Amino acid sequence: MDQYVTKLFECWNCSKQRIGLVILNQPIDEQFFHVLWSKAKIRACADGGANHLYRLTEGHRESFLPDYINGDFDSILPEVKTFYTEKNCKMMETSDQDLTDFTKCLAVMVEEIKAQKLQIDTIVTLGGLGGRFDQIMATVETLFHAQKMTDLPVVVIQDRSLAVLLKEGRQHHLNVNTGLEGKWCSLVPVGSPCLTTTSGLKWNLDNQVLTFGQLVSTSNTYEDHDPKEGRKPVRITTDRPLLWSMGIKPQ
Ligand SMILES: Cc1ncc(C[n+]2csc(CCOP(=O)(O)OP(=O)(O)O)c2C)c(N)n1
Ligand SMILES: O=c1ccn([C@@H]2O[C@H](COP(=O)(O)O)[C@@H](O)[C@H]2O)c(=O)[nH]1
Repeated sequence: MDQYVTKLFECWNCSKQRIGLVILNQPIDEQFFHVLWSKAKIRACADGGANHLYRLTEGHRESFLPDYINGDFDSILPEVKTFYTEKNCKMMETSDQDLTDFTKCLAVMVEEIKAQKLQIDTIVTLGGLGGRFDQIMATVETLFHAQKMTDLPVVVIQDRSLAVLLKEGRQHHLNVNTGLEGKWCSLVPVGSPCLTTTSGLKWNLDNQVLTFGQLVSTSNTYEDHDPKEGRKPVRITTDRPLLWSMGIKPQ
């Protein structure tokens, strides 16, 4: 049974959780950033992601140095590149034009985690769900690559949205009672039709096929609950990778 979204949230306020942090080329939410940075054992920027880190940490940049920056370096600003190079952050030019900088950044991170024998619970990505529509679609595609690269959960966060690709053939058990959940949630069958069963949602599925043009579960929400007892967990089974996304809010 997979419980990864909730592991990230359940341990939000404890220091025990260890993450790998990837920063993409999108505005960074400051509150999420600080919590995630402090939990990170390895930190990376994909190309223009470094511009956002540089801007956000103005005045105390030296306390927020990434372990490496990778990409084709067509977006990182010259002064940003110079700054992080002088601070000895590893600069890895990955010029392959068949994979996105995010996919390449993740591949490097998985290798580094192995090489350094880091104990990591979750890889968390900031960005990837905003800006260019083709990049948002590419983010989802990267999550498919990620499932081949590593068994670690890869969670994408931007603004007030979180996305994660649920693995096929498993029962997923999401504790949605942590206080970080927003109102909405969704199940989108991105790669292929998904035979899906759920509980704990307002609109549940009972061995039904989610597929574009027939049925896709957007604008869903959680089952009504007694406020004293809290929300019941959401349970999901799917026969193919299924994109879970949900609204989130910092505590
Ligand atoms: C069939 C096909 N379509 C499109 C491309 C082009 N392409 C795919 S991924 C990629 C790299 C994108 O890099 P990234 O820095 O993530 O995005 P950018 O901001 O440069 O668009 C490119 C150029 C390709 N290689 N193959
Ligand atoms: O609109 C966008 C642009 C980019 N991203 C993500 O950031 C990385 C790096 O982008 P660069 O433009 O190469 O600096 C890219 O691979 C995307 O994953 C995005 O999410 N939205």
